[in-house]
Amino acid sequence: MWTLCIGALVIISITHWIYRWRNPRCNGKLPPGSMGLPLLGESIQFFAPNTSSEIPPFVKKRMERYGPIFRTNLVGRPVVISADSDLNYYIFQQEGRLFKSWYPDTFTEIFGQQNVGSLHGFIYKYLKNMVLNLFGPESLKKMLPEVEQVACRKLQGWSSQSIIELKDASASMIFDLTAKKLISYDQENSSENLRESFSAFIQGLISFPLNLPGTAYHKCLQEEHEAILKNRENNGSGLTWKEYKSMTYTFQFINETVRLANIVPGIFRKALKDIQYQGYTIPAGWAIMVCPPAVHLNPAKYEDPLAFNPSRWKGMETYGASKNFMAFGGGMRFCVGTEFTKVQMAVFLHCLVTKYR
Ligand code: HEM
Repeated sequence: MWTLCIGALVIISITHWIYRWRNPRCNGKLPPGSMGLPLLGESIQFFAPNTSSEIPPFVKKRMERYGPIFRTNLVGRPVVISADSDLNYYIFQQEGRLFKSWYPDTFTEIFGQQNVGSLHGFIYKYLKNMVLNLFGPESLKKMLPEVEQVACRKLQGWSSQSIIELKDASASMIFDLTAKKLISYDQENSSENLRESFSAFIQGLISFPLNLPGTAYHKCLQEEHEAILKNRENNGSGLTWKEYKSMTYTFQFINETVRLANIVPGIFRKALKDIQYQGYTIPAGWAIMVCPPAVHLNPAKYEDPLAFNPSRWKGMETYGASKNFMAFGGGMRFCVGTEFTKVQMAVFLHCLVTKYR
């Protein structure tokens, strides 16, 4: 009899627990979606590798079924995924009030407990100011000749090779440009492991194949950069900040590359309070994943979104974030490396199109 009672109790508890897993408590209406299997949630589907340069299949399928805001469960955490540009914008604007930057433990394990995305308050401000000092406009102006030197040296090295593995080459160039500044890399004393891990990380991010030569845009770029050389006021050979800032086509090219490359698949936040949005409630404590690729590749926002068409940026060069462009995040946590990234890409293109065919 007792065994029967205990068995029934266990079954009731498990059923209740599964019911609660599928229907989490909420003071309102949760966004639509599925919480997946108990414990696992939908983690397996989410992390399934894919080679598509489209909106990640996990997100695309659910957007079609539930709309741009849906709920799921990843690695045991309830998460709302947003492909809605208005909600994304709201989330960025409400940093520290309704939402706060939060990244899963797996992320913190890779980037360390003290990574800037997981820090708040005084230490966050201190670290952010430190990075801003290193990569703000005044430092970048001084850094310009060094970036040009590295880009030209790398290109020269590659030009003597018959085949270049683009991922290796880019990773090694980014390492040389960034590592010394960012992680005090000292070639003499640091282990090769650091270079290897960094390269592996960068290679994982680079996925978008660009076919520059032969495109209509190649010609525009070439003309823009050759004009810079022709109109050069100073006699020195280095690129100046004024020249860098004058590169209209180059910035369109860079924006389009960053829009399509989508190297940041998700930006994470945690709800600090119950959030009401469009009739849905996001419960306090839930994670929210802003999904930039879902906005950048949305045909309602960008015509023929998979086409590499830099001229779509004509007259609307974005230097910051906008509702439809969030490759570098937005709001208070907007990427402090944005300008540094653009400097690297612009200078690299400058060396490439003025020195090589
Ligand atoms: C193509 C290259 C890059 C992309 C796409 C990118 C993207 C992003 C994004 C989306 C965020 C926002 C994260 C969030 O809101 O949680 C961010 C933040 C950040 N990025 Fe970048 N980034 C790039 C390069 C860099 C570089 C080169 C640096 C270093 C100089 C850098 C430093 C930072 C820092 C320190 C933050 C944190 C800012 C904060 O929390 O206030 N990024 N980045």
